[in-house]
Amino acid sequence: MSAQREMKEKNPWPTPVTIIIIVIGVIAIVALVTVAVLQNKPVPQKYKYGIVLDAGSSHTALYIYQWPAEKDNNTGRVEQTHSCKVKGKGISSYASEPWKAGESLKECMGEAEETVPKERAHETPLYLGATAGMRLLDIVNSSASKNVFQAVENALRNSPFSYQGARILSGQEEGAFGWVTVNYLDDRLKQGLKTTGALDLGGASTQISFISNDFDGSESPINSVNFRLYGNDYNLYTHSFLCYGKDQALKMVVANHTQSGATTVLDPCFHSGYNETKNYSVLYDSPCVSGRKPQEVPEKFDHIGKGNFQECQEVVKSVFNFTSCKYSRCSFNGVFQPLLQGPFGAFSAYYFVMNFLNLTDTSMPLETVKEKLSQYCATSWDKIKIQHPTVNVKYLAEYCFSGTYILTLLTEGYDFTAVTYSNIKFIKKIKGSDAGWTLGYMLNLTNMIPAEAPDSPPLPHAGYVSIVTIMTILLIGLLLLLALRIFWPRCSKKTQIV
Ligand SMILES: Nc1nc2c(ncn2[C@@H]2O[C@H](COP(=O)(O)OP(=O)(O)OP(=O)(O)O)[C@@H](O)[C@H]2O)c(=O)[nH]1
Ligand SMILES: [Ca+2]
Repeated sequence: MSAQREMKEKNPWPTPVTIIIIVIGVIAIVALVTVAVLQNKPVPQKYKYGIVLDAGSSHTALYIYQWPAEKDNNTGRVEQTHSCKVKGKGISSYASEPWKAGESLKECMGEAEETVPKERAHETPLYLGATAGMRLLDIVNSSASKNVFQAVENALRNSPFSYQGARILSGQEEGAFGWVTVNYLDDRLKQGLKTTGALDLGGASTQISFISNDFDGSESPINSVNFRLYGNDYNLYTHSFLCYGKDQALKMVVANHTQSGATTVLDPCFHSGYNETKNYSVLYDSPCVSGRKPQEVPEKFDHIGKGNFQECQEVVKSVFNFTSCKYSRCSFNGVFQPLLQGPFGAFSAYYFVMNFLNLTDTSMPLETVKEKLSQYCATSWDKIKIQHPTVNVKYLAEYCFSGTYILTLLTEGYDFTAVTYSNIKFIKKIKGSDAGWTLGYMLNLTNMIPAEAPDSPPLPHAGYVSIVTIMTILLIGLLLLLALRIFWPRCSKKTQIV
């Protein structure tokens, strides 16, 4: 017993060295876990911003996009944070009083100043892109178009943002950037997935864009756009039909009715009971129809509805020309179109109209869609107005025509069949951002989609920190065991000897 007591006095356990090792080990573990936790704690997000004004034929809209400040090149997703519809008509309607085009933007620009943090404003790019309305104005009166741009530029230069210019997009750009937007928001580009085609129906033009195995660009180079995005090559087919937006198409259809210069026009695409007096000069005021203006016309005509879907379909068909095609296949008006392929997203007026008509469900057989539209067109104007008291009367009067135009454009124009119709999805937004060309346009101009896939570390950050922590704990454990093996045998040996 006395020998044992003597040993304890000589070799108190744990020894100071062991204590030091344990303390250092514990400190190391606590430090590591703290670092891992702090490193992965979400830090308050800082954003960068970009603004695009979509100066469409019917109206202008402002979109504000944001993305995480430290990730602007590849991994961070760009999303829409605010949008503002400019009051009044599109900028092309201010041809005779251009200054008003600049004025019209002020309210939405004010909203942009409230949305983008002040310290970010000077580095926030601001773009304006004009589409078919300005294309048409440029055709008939290029100096008026310049004056409108001048007025718009003056208004935008005075904003606190980094103004990058205002220009007319080509139809090809409009189609291609709409396609980029849809596929970017769906994460199809980064992941190299099969893409979705894009169908955009505006007021003055309409675009179709898709990838088809049948298309390499050689048959019709003007319809071909090549991209290299995230390491994948895309050969996109795209076409924009000027005058085939729904407002200009309606003008063309009514113009076909009024070739005789009659004072009364019976229109199957408007509800029975609809009766409005309209000006011939307003009807024929665009280059889409001006060439067809009859020689002698009275000042006005009575536009009277008849409400007949079948007849409406026939008159709508009359604005498509299927007679000549110099390619292996065409959509209409002699324009090349490869075989339709894959799913499609249809936005802008495709969505507004089909959503109003409750016809966005494309799993519904095409025949049923037509029957429902036929019933809608046959409903009297009085009843329609009572059923939809809050809807803008101009939009309301045109839904029968617009629905018929959409179905005719898709099936007769682009050749969607009863089977392939279900490949179309009518969409407004994708993950909170509006479908349209603006996001694709900004991503392109800010080089936000890299041509090559970004090099990413093999492990995500959290995984890396966890593995380093676990390995260090294991190493410290091993060290402790080693220390015990060094000191413990000596103690036990001494105990046994004594
Ligand atoms: N029913 C309905 N129609 C709308 C709405 N907003 C726009 N439209 C109409 O839908 C059509 C297309 O609208 P947009 O896509 O904004 O067309 P846009 O961009 O002005 O015209 P483009 O320059 O040809 O692209 C036009 O006839 C508009 O008058 C809406 O909220 N409801
Ligand atoms: Ca548009």
